[in-house]
Amino acid sequence: MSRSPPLPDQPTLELDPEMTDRERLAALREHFAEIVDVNATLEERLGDARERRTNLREEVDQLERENETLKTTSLYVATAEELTEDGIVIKQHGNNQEVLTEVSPQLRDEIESGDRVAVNDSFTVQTVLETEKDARAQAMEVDESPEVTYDEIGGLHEQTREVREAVEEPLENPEQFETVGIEPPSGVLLHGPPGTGKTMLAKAVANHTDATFIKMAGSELVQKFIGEGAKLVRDLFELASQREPAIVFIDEIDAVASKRTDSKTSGDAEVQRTMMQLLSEMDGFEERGEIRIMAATNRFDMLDRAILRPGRFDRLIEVPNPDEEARRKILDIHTRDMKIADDVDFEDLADRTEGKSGADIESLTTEAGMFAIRDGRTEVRQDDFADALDKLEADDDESGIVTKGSLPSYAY
Ligand SMILES: Nc1ncnc2c1ncn2[C@@H]1O[C@H](COP(=O)(O)OP(=O)(O)OP(=O)(O)O)[C@@H](O)[C@H]1O
Repeated sequence: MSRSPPLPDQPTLELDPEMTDRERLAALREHFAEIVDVNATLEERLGDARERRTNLREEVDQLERENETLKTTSLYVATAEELTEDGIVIKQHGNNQEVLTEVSPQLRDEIESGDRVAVNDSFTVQTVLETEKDARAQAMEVDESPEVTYDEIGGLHEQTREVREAVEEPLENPEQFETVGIEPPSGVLLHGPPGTGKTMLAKAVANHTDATFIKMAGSELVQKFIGEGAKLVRDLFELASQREPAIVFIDEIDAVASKRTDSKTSGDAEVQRTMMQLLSEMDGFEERGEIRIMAATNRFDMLDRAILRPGRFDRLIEVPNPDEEARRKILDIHTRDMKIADDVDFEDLADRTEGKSGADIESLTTEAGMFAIRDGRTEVRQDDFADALDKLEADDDESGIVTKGSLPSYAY
């Protein structure tokens, strides 16, 4: 910054007592002119200083904004591989790039090799993350032998047949596909309204084939750190290959595989990366042996069609709300262990629960039991079911749930 020139000297006035009046007047006029000059120079300088202050203020504002942006920019997740005298060797999740990087002395004391860390664009370690086991445990549910059996599923006969054919057969009789010379379906996508038995179907097939059931919720895959979702997908498939035969079940797959939106936020980019990882795991699937992949969604209309291509989720099975006969069966299944009074008319209840899901019917039976308990009884009567039905309807109205044919066919 250039230095400002020195301020002009203050004009001085010297009046000689010998001066005539005319000379005095001339000297005063000259002095006045000098003062006006100095004043003009000072005002000009003040104007410059004010302008400089405004510019500096703008510069400060701009720097503050940049600082804020830097603070909120997404960080990348990496594993600290080795602590050396020159810094820390980290391996970035997502691209597996190894980098020797810096870390502040305070953070360095906290890091042990193997820890997960978050790094910025220049790979400087910003923070140490919680242990990976927690993130994995939170996101994945592993069940060595789920207890659900096919006969606990009401209705869904055609869907059960299709799932068995697409998932069970390739696990149990892979040679029959080889003999015929066809590839079994890569992935099975169950789509339909919430609570219709999609998860049950996947669990039942895992039970029947003695496969480990590994469930991951799509919403858990959408992590806040860059590279984390993709890493969880890799972990999911790695875990499955350690536990084969295994059924990988990705619930709410729409969370990671929605149609591309126009917004370009870093969150969207991260979801895209996670989906790409999922697609690449599925594309390299032939070598995987005894792992079958299933997914579920209640937003089929939102799915990115890329995940439905051959070799990916290429078997689509719709799981709708139960029809009357299925509702009757679901009522039977969920009242098996209850003491039911003679006056209970299941035909009537099946008729009155049109538009309800299997999960709704399960709640209905539990609620009816609660009404009986409140009344000091152990036997459940028709009135209890009627009260439970009223309560469910009221709850639905409160939560704004729309039932029975009032939604467009693609949205559940
Ligand atoms: N067809 C059915 N037969 C028997 N019970 C059912 C049926 N459908 C749902 N249920 C009951 O509802 C519960 C929830 O079902 P499930 O989790 O399989 O639904 P979902 O379709 O996977 O739901 P979401 O889309 O919300 O994940 C089940 O544990 C079961 O008790």
